[in-house]
Amino acid sequence: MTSKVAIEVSKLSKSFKGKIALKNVSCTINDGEMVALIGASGSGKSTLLRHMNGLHLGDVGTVYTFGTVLQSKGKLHSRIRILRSQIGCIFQQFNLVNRLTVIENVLVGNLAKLSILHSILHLFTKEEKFQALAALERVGILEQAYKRASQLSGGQQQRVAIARCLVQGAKIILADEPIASLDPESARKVMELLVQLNRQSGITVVVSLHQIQMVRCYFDRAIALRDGEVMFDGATVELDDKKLNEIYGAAAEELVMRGHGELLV
Ligand SMILES: Nc1ncnc2c1ncn2[C@@H]1O[C@H](COP(=O)(O)OP(=O)(O)OP(=O)(O)O)[C@@H](O)[C@H]1O
Repeated sequence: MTSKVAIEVSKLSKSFKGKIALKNVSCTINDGEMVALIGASGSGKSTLLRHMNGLHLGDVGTVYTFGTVLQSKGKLHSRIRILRSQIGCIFQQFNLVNRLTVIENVLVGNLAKLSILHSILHLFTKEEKFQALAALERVGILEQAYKRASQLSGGQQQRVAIARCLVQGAKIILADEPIASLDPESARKVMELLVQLNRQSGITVVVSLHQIQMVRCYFDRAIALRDGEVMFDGATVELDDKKLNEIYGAAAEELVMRGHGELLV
């Protein structure tokens, strides 16, 4: 059986005001894979994730989603909304609408501002509300459904973001440092939830992370960027000290000097 490719990035380059953020990046993520994206601060992880759903446009290169061109040479696919509906995004800052309830945030989804208006006007169908509640149950916070988003802890808010991806019907989840603002216990729960969705529902998951111990614990494969270039793409078991020093360079020493050496073990 040949595995489908969920995301293909081909020879992608991007500069911001003349400063290179991505340089000739190519990588392939198979359908159903769970991949960590690592690298020092400023290495290009967020930029790459944002190209994978067309939030950023490359200067050169192509990004495919399930074999369809999502963007090429700086142009988005004409039906980008349809392609994007397959891709759920989770960010470090929870990106919820604080004044809305948890269930409304799930119903609003990642994409349409229009839906906020629908939500305010309570225009959701019973079926949609049922789906949202089922998603909240799946991520373990059903009892929070009618609280305001602002009343939830960081870990719970990240679960709402994941529930939103589920309701959206995402086949791919792109998570940009989803655990960076969480305490270790909440971080562990969010990572375990992502693993569960990957294993049980076959959702393709790409997560940018700084915590190497988390990468080793939850991922078989990692892609590492350094100064916008792919420095490593392989099994996480191969990420030994030498490789990590190559990937993080001076940043590795800096982390140790600042007393955050645990991030690299
Ligand atoms: N919108 C933007 N405008 C200008 N420069 C940008 C923009 N987005 C990213 N960059 C630059 O592109 C480079 C890569 O940034 P990016 O945020 O992708 O790195 P990162 O690996 O995600 O970093 P971090 O781990 O700190 O989030 C950096 O030099 C950054 O300053």
